[in-house]
Amino acid sequence: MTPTTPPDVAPPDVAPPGGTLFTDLYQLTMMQGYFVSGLHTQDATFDLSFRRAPYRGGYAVWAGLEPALEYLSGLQFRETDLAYLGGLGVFRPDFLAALRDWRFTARVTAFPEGRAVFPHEPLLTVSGPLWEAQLVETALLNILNFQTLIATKAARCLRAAQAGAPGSEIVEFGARRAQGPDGALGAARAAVIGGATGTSNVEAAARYGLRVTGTHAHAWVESFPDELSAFRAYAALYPDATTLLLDTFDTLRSGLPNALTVARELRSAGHELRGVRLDSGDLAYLSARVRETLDGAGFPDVRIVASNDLSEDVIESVIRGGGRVDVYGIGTQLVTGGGDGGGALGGVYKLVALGGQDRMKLTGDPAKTSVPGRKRVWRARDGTGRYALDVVTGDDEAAPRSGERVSDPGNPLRSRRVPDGLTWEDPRVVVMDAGRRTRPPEPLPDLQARTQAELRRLPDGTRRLLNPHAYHVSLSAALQGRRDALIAALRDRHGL
Ligand SMILES: Nc1ncnc2c1ncn2[C@@H]1O[C@H](COP(=O)(O)OP(=O)(O)OP(=O)(O)O)[C@@H](O)[C@H]1O
Ligand SMILES: O=P(O)(O)OC[C@H]1O[C@H](OP(=O)(O)OP(=O)(O)O)[C@H](O)[C@@H]1O
Ligand SMILES: O=C(O)c1cccnc1
Repeated sequence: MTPTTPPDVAPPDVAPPGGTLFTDLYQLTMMQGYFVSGLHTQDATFDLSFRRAPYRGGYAVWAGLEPALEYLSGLQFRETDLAYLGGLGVFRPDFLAALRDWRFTARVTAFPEGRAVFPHEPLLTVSGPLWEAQLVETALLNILNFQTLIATKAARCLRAAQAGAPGSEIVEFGARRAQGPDGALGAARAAVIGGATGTSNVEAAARYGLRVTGTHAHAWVESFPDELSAFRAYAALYPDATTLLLDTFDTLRSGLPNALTVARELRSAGHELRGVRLDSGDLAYLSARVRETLDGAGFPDVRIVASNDLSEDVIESVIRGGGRVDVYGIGTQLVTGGGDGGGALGGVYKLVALGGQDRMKLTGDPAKTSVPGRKRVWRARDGTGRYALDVVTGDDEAAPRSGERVSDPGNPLRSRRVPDGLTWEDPRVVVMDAGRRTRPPEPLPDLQARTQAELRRLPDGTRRLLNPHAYHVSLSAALQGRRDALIAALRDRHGL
């Protein structure tokens, strides 16, 4: 085989990920087409939504808005970007010249980060010149799909953990297993929004102001002549912050007795062992035995950390099996959004209005038929403060009235009446106007607190991990009417 040599050209000076080139080629070829045909400045509206909650769950935790706004702010084509695009031989000089002055000037309306969101509702809406709103599809979906997937996973793991003991915590340990450095950073941020109380990823913690946390690895123990000297050396260095990993040789026969020796030595020197970590075997059985032994020896405050391929399902099983874990360190499954119904969130970004007229995509699959028009979301709480249903309406409609008929967006044949006694809010806010942010970034602890408050407002059945009750998102009668009319008109026009 002839070895291929790389072409003798310097790699293009592309902007760091997240600039105008972080898009699919077809966005740019369409932009050029809009420009050539004079459509580019038409007022367009695109809605971002998903059709199924991740992990076969009943809800998602909306995350990634702040990085999405950071991406949109100041977005522009640099000279090097234009030179690269020019070199592709696809783009006309007048289009490239127009890109030089291109700026993102649209309006963005969205749910605040940390709110509970559901299938079929517009989570984020971009309204502005068609070519602007088109370009940003790829990056917006990339950021919001991923962070929402991970924040939801964290919320599910925390729910499983706290079903055992309300004070239990989850922490994010996944940098080594994430989809690249960028995936690790975004996942750490999203995990904290979803409920993780810390991350082992130092760069993520420094960037986002997260609590950084950790124990030690097997390598530490293996680097000493024996386990007890390794434990003693760590405790001597970090007398008030030591968590000892018990399973390098044998959790119950070696790790635990050695940790107890060190705990006693620390106490006699005026310190307390902070914790122990279990990283293999049956975590239910081992954590119960370790708790019993620590309590019996007078160390009820030493915390038990568990790790090893954890997920919400394993956590549930550990608790069902009588486990006594205080902190769950979760890696792979959390940062990759792993598990049944995970892997990726299938959020989509659809054109719903152009030049003041409704637009939609027709398809044979009713679940994939988009909902046209500029919209509003109305969210109702019942008398107990729990969320009862969301209704998507036209953007000029008032809150639904009790008794009004609303329909299922995935199946218009199914409809229901709005119950009595609900209070309504319009949860979305304008987060960007004329391409400028309307408010400062929200601190991550606030987003984490918002998520927990949101989850408390979900009906119990919706929050359930397995086979949850589907939360009702409906379309108002007026919006359904507009959709039906447009479907009829499109069928007529296309002879369908
Ligand atoms: N009580 C439990 N219920 C359900 N799953 C558990 C429980 N305890 C541990 N697990 C899971 O079972 C698996 C343990 O696997 P296994 O015993 O093969 O590995 P291990 O003993 O940890 O060895 P190693 O990680 O070193 O390969 C892990 O995925 C862990 O999360
Ligand atoms: O949720 P997880 O993906 O398991 O991430 C956390 C794991 O990462 C570390 O060990 P590592 O997996 O690198 O090695 P080990 O399996 O030999 O402990 C740690 O000891 C945990 O077990
Ligand atoms: O600090 C830890 O215990 C840790 C960090 C990353 C991965 N596994 C464990």
